Amino acid sequence: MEENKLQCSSVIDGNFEEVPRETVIQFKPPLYRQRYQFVKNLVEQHEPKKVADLGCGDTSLLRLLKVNPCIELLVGVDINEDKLRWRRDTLAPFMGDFLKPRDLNLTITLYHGSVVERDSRLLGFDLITCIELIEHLDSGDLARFPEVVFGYLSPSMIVISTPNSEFNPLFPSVTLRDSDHKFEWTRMEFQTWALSVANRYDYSVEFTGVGEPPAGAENVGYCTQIGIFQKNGGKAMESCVSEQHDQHVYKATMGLTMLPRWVLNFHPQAILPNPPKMLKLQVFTTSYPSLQQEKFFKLVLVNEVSQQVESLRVSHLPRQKKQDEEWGDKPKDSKAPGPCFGPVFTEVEKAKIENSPKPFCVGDKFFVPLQRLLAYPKLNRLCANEEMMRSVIADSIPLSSDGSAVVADLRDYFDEQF
Ligand SMILES: C[S@@+](CC[C@H](N)C(=O)[O-])C[C@H]1O[C@@H](n2cnc3c(N)ncnc32)[C@H](O)[C@@H]1O
Ligand SMILES: [Mg+2]
Repeated sequence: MEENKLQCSSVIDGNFEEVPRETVIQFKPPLYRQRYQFVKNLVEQHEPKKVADLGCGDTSLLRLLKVNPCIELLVGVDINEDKLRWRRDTLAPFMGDFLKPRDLNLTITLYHGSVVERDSRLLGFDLITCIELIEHLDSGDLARFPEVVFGYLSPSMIVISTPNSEFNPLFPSVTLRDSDHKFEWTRMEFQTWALSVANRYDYSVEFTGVGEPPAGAENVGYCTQIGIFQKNGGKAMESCVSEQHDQHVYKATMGLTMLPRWVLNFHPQAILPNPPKMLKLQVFTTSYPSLQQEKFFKLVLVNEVSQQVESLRVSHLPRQKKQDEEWGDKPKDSKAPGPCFGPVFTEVEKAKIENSPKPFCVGDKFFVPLQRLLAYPKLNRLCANEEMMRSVIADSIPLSSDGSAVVADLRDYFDEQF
């Protein structure tokens, strides 16, 4: 954080608040990013599977969180449909997500509605975030908020951030930081409210914040105050969640979710046998490709096996070995990675590969035992055992008659060309 002398109005926390004064406090990174990063760190620490961001605005925080591998369901709720619509398409998977699918499924859904209305689709979450939301609620909605979020939705963890009004005198002309704010609380006010809510709904709460005050003004506390609420006794029992009656009040964010054009045009038929051209959905929702989905798992496994077999085959070519020796290189061991681009193995991994059945040639055919392939860490991570590997690749990659090895031609067309 640093103080700058500026002659014009400036931005305090990313909400373009006017500060018509010479001295302006600028946060680096900007305060809104510090808030998002705070949530991201919390997600990395606690690894929640289901996360909802209430008052998600233009979905910036969701965009940051979606790369987190632990999250399987990400939901955004806002009362402002235009904000939800604005950048929602950038939440959809892009080419890289198809080329390198996630380990776990991820669905992202946006709901249009008020956070103070009960909606059963938000039950059973691990984390609910309310970043710079509560100060936008009028007194009636603020009174309903704890009963809905803590009492009804009752997630394992809730994060609430709100301006700390004690910081405001550092921006002397600022009374409220945003014209839509219904209030801004001192630390005492926020903590009194938070402790009373936590006690009522059996949560514990810790207080922290982001946006350090400048030197000499430490007593005002963080610019943004944050409460982290954790449910006593941990996660809600699944049975409790399923006993709740369905109650859907959030409206659809009308529109169409499309798969990117390149998927429709270029994806192999084997992967998307009947590529959907357009999906009409009641709410905006998008699903990411993952290794939990059979077609993507198969794509990745077949690709990895093919690459490994090819690398081993090239290492076996007598001409290649001879050339390497002539050029003074050590003869290539079939297990060894390429000098520049291959993976780097630990000693344990090297030993595992070395001790596995070796590739061999019969005539002009090159055989790589599946057990050998399974010794490579990448393939081992994908496949539990030989049987599984065989069943997934059998209709895509030639196998030996007993199914225990991949078979390839020792020489291919390109070997003769170059
Ligand atoms: C200051 S913005 C914060 C946006 C986002 N959380 C962020 O940190 O960038 C407050 C958001 O709360 C939304 N909001 C206000 N009242 C709401 C309500 N009752 N239900 C849902 N969203 C609400 C507003 O539309 C707005 O997008
Ligand atoms: Mg605000």
